Amino acid sequence: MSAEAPVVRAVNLVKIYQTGGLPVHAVRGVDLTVEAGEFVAVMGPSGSGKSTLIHMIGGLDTRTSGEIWLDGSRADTLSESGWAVLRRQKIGFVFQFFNLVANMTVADNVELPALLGGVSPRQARERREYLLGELGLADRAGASPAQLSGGEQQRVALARALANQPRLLLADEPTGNLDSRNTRDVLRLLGQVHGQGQTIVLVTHDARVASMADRVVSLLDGQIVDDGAIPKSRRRPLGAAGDVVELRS
Ligand SMILES: Nc1ncnc2c1ncn2[C@@H]1O[C@H](COP(=O)(O)OP(=O)(O)OP(=O)(O)O)[C@@H](O)[C@H]1O
Repeated sequence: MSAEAPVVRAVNLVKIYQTGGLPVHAVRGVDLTVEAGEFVAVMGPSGSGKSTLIHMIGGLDTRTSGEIWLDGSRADTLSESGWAVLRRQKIGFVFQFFNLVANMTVADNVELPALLGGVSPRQARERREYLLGELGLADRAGASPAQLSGGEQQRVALARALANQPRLLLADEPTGNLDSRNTRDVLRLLGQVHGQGQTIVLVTHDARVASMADRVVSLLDGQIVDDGAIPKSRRRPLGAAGDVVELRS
């Protein structure tokens, strides 16, 4: 593993689902490289393969063919347990379904990945306090997930994904269920961690969220049809005050 290796390198990645009748070609030969510290937005119409792509990059779905390299090491050939270790060490996920542990408090849900990653209890608590504070959830730390709204659960899931300061954050529509104020909190936090060097790959339908990224990758029918850097002058600051109004327009 070298310091210069990209955080993500997908080579000719293919996913074909075999569900009973006809095969579904969800991802058709994607080549994607994400350098350390980059913030990449993945866009495209519904069914274009965005979720399948990031699930494969995170080892949550198997590839049909192609290669996945994470941080300079081949990952697609790992066993399930190998992927589990890699994820715990290097990857934070935010899904459309939040998968919070129902019988644990919000605080424990957020601290768990950091503790599993070997962080001291004090550091895990400080990180949790920072993340929940930034997301407007400081007063919900003692609640259980069932006592939270969908939007609150979504923000807890983001805090949990960032608890371990993962090398790579993979996020599938992290602002999808949120109102404008909570969207702004999420984007501000993403801006902060991106500023600290966090690598982010984020699926979004919202062009304004995507315009905050360094680069937008557009998928259509399982293929990359556009992959372009956003010039710094056209990039919107993450979580800027104007987003509240504009995200609703
Ligand atoms: N588990 C599965 N079994 C069979 N087909 C699947 C499965 N998951 C996804 N697909 C199909 O693969 C294609 C790509 O789906 P995917 O969820 O990756 O698209 P997406 O771009 O993320 O869509 P959306 O924006 O609606 O979330 C679609 O045709 C979808 O129906």
